[in-house]
Amino acid sequence: MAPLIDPRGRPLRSVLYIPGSRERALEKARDLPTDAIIFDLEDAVAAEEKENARALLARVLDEGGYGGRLRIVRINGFDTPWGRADAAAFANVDADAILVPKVGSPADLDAVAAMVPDRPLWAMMETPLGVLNAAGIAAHPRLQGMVMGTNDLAKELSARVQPGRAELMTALQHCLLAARARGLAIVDGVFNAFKDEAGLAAECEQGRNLGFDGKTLIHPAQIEIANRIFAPSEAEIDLARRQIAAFEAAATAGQGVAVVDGRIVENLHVATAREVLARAEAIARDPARTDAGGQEGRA
Ligand SMILES: CC(C)(COP(=O)(O)OP(=O)(O)OC[C@H]1O[C@@H](n2cnc3c(N)ncnc32)[C@H](O)[C@@H]1OP(=O)(O)O)[C@@H](O)C(=O)NCCC(=O)NCCSC(=O)C[C@H](O)C(=O)O
Ligand SMILES: [Mg+2]
Repeated sequence: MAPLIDPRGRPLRSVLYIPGSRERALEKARDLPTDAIIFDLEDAVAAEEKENARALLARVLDEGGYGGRLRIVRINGFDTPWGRADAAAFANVDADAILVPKVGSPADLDAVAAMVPDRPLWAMMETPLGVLNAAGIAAHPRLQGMVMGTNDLAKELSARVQPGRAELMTALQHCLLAARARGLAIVDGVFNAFKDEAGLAAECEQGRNLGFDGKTLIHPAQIEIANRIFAPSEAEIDLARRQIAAFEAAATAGQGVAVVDGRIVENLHVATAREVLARAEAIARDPARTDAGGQEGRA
């Protein structure tokens, strides 16, 4: 079954990367309507800034103020000079998950899991080996979600990605299959041209149609578009309510199938309709404003 809301019942429509070295952006994010944040120590942080960013991010997370947004820390890889120190530094910091970059196999997750015993892990799916091993990675007992890394993937494939992303479709769908087979969350890659609203909207529509829970973003101006497109529309909510009502009426009359708008409604459609309503309710709880328990105010 597709998560579409994270294991704590929160939506994942918008997942904003923030460079761990940018204090102003880290502060600003406390008031942005993003569903989740990736606090980045990897590619968004220059080598000479890595250690400062690690210390800054630990302090900022300790201060809190991110409400019910899912807080994910992307550490550096263990094949870099910073990865193990990142894992050690964030093993006990108040974050919701650790995101491991360039995961090639479950062994990469084992190495991080051994150093970070109490946090769920997420995996960046962004290398050819990682995509080929997606089923094994998704089966890792500590894994909660996947993030498509479409920039690195395009680089590794030597792909020239065009609008419509046909060049990446095999990888995107392979990872989606792996994530859904294990009931994991999975979010789409970034759209680099952050001033191109129409281009972002088209890619969000495509990602939503494919089945992603949301989109990773690089700039605050992208949040509203992702939030809108990955949320159930009024028409979808209305249809879901009518499907549930029609199916329940049919069941009361001893029938297993109802008809709504000229289409059959069976129990599997009702399950999807209930997910649509659950997602709408999770969005209405507003993770940017409330903590994971639904209480208002800064967490
Ligand atoms: C792309 C940017 C470098 C643009 O930054 P900037 O020039 O500062 O933009 P603006 O002046 O328009 O910013 C306006 C205000 O918004 C704040 N801001 C900007 N970006 C963010 C952000 N990501 N989160 C929070 N706040 C942000 C600015 O501070 C301004 O605020 P104010 O001072 O109040 O006016 C920049 O957006 C940026 O660095 N983005 C993130 C880039 C990043 O994280 N890249 C790595 C992830 S992508 C990736 O690696 C995916 C994967 O691995 C793959 O392989 O695909
Ligand atoms: Mg990457």
